[in-house]
Amino acid sequence: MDQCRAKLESTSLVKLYGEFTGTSNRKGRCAVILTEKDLVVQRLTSAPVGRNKVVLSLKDCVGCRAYRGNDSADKAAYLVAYFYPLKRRWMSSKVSRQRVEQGFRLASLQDPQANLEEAEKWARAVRERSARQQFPRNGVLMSQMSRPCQMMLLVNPQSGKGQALTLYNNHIQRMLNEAGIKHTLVITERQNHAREMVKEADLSQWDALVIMSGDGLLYEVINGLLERPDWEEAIRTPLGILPGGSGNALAASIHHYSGASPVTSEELLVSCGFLLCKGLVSHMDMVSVHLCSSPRLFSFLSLAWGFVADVDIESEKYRHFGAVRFTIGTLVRLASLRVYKGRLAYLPATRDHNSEEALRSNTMLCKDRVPPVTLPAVRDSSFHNSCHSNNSLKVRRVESTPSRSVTKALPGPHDSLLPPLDQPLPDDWVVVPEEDFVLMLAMYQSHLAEDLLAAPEATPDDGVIHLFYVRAGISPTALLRLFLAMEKGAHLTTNCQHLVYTKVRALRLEPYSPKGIITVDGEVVEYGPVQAAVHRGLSRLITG
Ligand SMILES: Nc1ncnc2c1ncn2[C@@H]1O[C@H](COP(=O)(O)OP(=O)(O)OP(=O)(O)O)[C@@H](O)[C@H]1O
Repeated sequence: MDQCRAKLESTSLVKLYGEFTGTSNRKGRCAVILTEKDLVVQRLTSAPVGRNKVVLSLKDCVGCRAYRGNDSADKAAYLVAYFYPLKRRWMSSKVSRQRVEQGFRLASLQDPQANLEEAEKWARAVRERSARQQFPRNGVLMSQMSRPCQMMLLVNPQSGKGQALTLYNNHIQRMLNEAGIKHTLVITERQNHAREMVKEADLSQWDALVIMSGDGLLYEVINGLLERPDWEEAIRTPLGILPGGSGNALAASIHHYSGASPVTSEELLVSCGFLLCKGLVSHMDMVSVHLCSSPRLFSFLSLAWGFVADVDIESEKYRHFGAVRFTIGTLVRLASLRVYKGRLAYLPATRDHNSEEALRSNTMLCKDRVPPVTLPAVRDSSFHNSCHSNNSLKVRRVESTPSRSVTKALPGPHDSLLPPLDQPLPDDWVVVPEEDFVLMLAMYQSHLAEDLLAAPEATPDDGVIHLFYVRAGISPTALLRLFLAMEKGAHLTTNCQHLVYTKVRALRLEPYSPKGIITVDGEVVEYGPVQAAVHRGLSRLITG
């Protein structure tokens, strides 16, 4: 055993060393070492070392605590650490986060208080080191929520298959307790309940607002925040999302940004719960949406018209099937594929625009209550990346007056890119030559649903709208092939001549037919002319 200790301590990486017993088996002793990055547990037996050694990465640790047992005659103190490492599922090549609890009994001293102090020293050291394990995203540093923190957790009990509260009880409550995160549970009672609540709330009480539902509840919360007179401060409150709906697009996007391989359902929930506990905060783009007669809206996910919007809304009736509702809806709509007529125009994203926006966002950060975040460098060499090779030759430009402001008097940020909806577009906009479409989809996060990686290049704060449209003439089989490829984000490499993809900063759509469906973040909005513009990094998102 001394040999083992000497071997373990020989490395300068060791921060703490102790010999404890397990919590259930008091005879089984183990050597425990804490390094800057790992907790190493070595069972002290005569068996070969490899088989008795567990190395747990502190990156996977959400919390650690020390406590005294219930038995007052017991002089020992206890130490327990909670990990959610990525593990391969049994008989599967897929990996997902799975809970591992490591508990130890410390009883080397006669004085119970001294044992507790020793256990607390360990718990603090584990927590501090696990908090130091940052996850850089594409070389970007994110800020971390300070502890202790207080979250408002809004749960929509009707979301998805109506299981959100059960999922909260089975997973999230325990995870947040393990991470030492205090939260107040708010169960939403009706539509717009969350919107009204955040509009009136004293936000100084909350370090984060977390939504456990589909994307619709977050849409309400964001719009509630941006309707406040203090919207500029309010929208900087970090927002979190836990998947409780059937689409869960933002939750799937957050999981994707963390670099982990795709998961769905409860595995996605555990992953998002883990990322929430780690509490890394990055910026998230917001898109302002102007409709004919409704007030301006804010969107964090998507704007859809045509096939995608129809499937989203028509598949509501299959809600009890969960995420499969979109597959059923897609097949039903494919059987009666429609053409949607309208005029689409956009302001292309350019490298210059992006750099300008990055500068503006960085300046804005100086006022933040979270520490500064470095925005990503512009990575793309070309922002106009059409899948249809002739597209750039066919675009025509509109002759018009220069851009005029549209929203100075409204709460929320000023829309400098958009003229009033009934006014002509500025001449740096591009009008799409086609007027017959099967779908138009504007995305600002990577996922359209748990299993649809619609915009593989998207990041939460890239400052661009990823615009897709499919021209009329595509066969139902080819469209189905596109959606199947989208499950892996491979639709852009299918060489489909009807699909066009381009990065834009603003867009305008004028549907010609008198009736139809337009969705914003999966919610139906007023049908008719619509225009939208991106506001880079306006909000804060707890991500990974
Ligand atoms: N208790 C409630 N009863 C009915 N509706 C509610 C309740 N709480 C919230 N809502 C409303 O339900 C709507 C749908 O919520 P959300 O999109 O979050 O879940 P979902 O529709 O189940 O998700 P998905 O679109 O992924 O299926 C929101 O507009 C929200 O305002």
